[in-house]
Parts: sequence; structure tokens; C-alpha cells
Amino acid sequence: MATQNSISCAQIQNGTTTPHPRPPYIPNHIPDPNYIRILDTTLRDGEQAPGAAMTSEQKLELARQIVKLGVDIIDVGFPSASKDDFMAVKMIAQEIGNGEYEDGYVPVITCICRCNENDITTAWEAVKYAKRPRLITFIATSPIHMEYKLKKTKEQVLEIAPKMVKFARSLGCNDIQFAAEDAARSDREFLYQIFGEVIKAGATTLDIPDTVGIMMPCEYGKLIADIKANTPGIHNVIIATHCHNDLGVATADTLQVEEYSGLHLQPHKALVGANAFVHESGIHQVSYCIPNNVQNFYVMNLTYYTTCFSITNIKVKNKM
Ligand SMILES: CC(C)C(=O)C(=O)O
Repeated sequence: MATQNSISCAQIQNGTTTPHPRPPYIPNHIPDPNYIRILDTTLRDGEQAPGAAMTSEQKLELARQIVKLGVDIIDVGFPSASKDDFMAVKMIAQEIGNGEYEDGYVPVITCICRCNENDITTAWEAVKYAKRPRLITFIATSPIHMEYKLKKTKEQVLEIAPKMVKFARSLGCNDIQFAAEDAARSDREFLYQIFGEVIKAGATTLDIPDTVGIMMPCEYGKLIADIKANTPGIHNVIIATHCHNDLGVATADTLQVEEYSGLHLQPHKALVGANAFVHESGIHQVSYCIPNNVQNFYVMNLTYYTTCFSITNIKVKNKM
């Protein structure tokens, strides 16, 4: 399978390509504070872009290419969406999820499911064939989504989320990513509360999506920082970012995320890299920061990884 490990922030900062040893996989903890897990969601969120539908065979073929990048986690579909997507997840879990990278790492295979028993059971039936299966279960937490899409109150959502995480656990899944859909437009206090509850229920990763790509970089960075500072039990889980590019600011958002994670952009990145708009005569000096501690953090389909890995994974979503 893959020919190289994932990259570390030190590598990005130095612009080197020397493989950084991948730490052992523990669902809710990354033993090396300088290591950042990469989740590729081309086959799930990428495929949800209008007009981007793939057959299960095409998804399997693409999954065979994606693993060559050495990504840690692959989000491969939405099994409840269709029989074919169920098949795609199952086939990828069986083949790719039982393979091994050259460094001995077995990639995590994941898929999404709404916070209800049917979706979770269906998703588990599809993904459980992988050696390292993960479920991403999500529910909307913003007022607009809860009122008009879910037609549920905050209290109901707060009751459902931990209950469904426990349900997923009861099926035998010990790697559960909980996503607060539309987190960017959600009430902060509510986020701290629901995240605290799903951690207690057994979630191993918290996923904080800017679902409609609405946030400016400083706002997204502040959201992550606030969640880190205020969520009970946050040190027992991994934080996952998930930026959409609807306003064309996913790269900029990622740069802010960069500040909190200590994961730095390669200097030659077009437009935003340290070398952009700088010439050799030496009059433009650009400072470069040393990474902070980045324990328990990973990034997901961020645009500068799309540059590193040549994955195009930008999607347009219908707005609620
Ligand atoms: C379901 C979640 C993870 C999502 O894709 C989003 O909110 O953008």
C-alpha cells in the first residue's frame, strides 16, 4: 500500500519530505504531540458535491489511489444514502481496511451516519469489516438547522447525541467521531455542553465543521480555542477540523487553524506561503513561527493538504 507516512508539522515547516514516524494508533489520543492525523473525505464529502456521484466500483478504485498518499483515515461514504454507497463502504472496508502501509500502519476506514439507530446500524454493518473501523455520527446543532431541518429542540438534540454515541458503542464500535453539523453557526455554550455529553458517552473524536463555509479565519480559530478551553473532558478526545470553501476562505481559515495547531504551511504555497510576493533582493522579511504543542489534533480536507496531496475536495452545499 502507501509508500510514505503522513507528514508532521516539522516537515511542513522545514519543507522536507523525510517520512516522520507514525505513532501507534489510539482512537482518542495521538502519542506524538508533533504528529497530525490526516483524514481524507474525497469519497464522502467530496462525492456529495453536486454532479460528483461515483459508483461503488469507481469509489473502490479511487480508494486504492488515496491510500497511496499514506493518509491516516479515509471517510468513504454514507451507507444509508443508497445501496450502492453501502456496497462501496463495505468493499473498501474489506479490501483497503485490511491492507497495511509499508510502515505497518492499517488505515482507519470511516463513514457517516445520522444520529439514529437505523443509520448507525447500517453504517456499522458496512464498515465493520475493516480492521480499524470508525463511525462518524452527526447531528445539527445550529438553531436554524435544529428548527427547520430536524424540527427538534435543543433539549432533544442534547438527549439524542450521547444516546446515539452509546448505541454505536453497544454495537462494538470503539472509535466514534461525533460531528456537530453547522458548528460554526451554533451557540457556543450549547456546543460545550453537547460535546461534554458525547465525550462522557464514549466519543473519541470531536468534529467541528464549518458546514456552510461561513467563518472568517479568526472566527474559526477562536471557535476551536473556545471549545478547547470550555468543554469538559476535552483532553480525552481528539479535535478534528472540517472547513468548507463556500466563501473561498477555507485556505485562510486553515491558516488560522495553523496558528492553534502549530501545523505550518509550506513556504512556497501560492498566494499565502511565506515566499509569496517576496523577492530575492532581501528587502521583504517574513517571520516564521515555531510550532506550539499540537497534542490530539487532526485536520480534515483542508485546502493546503489538497495542495500537498493533489486532492481536489471542495464542495458546494445547499444552504439552510
Ligand atoms: C457531517 C459533517 C461531518 C459534515 O460533513 C459537515 O457538517 O460539513
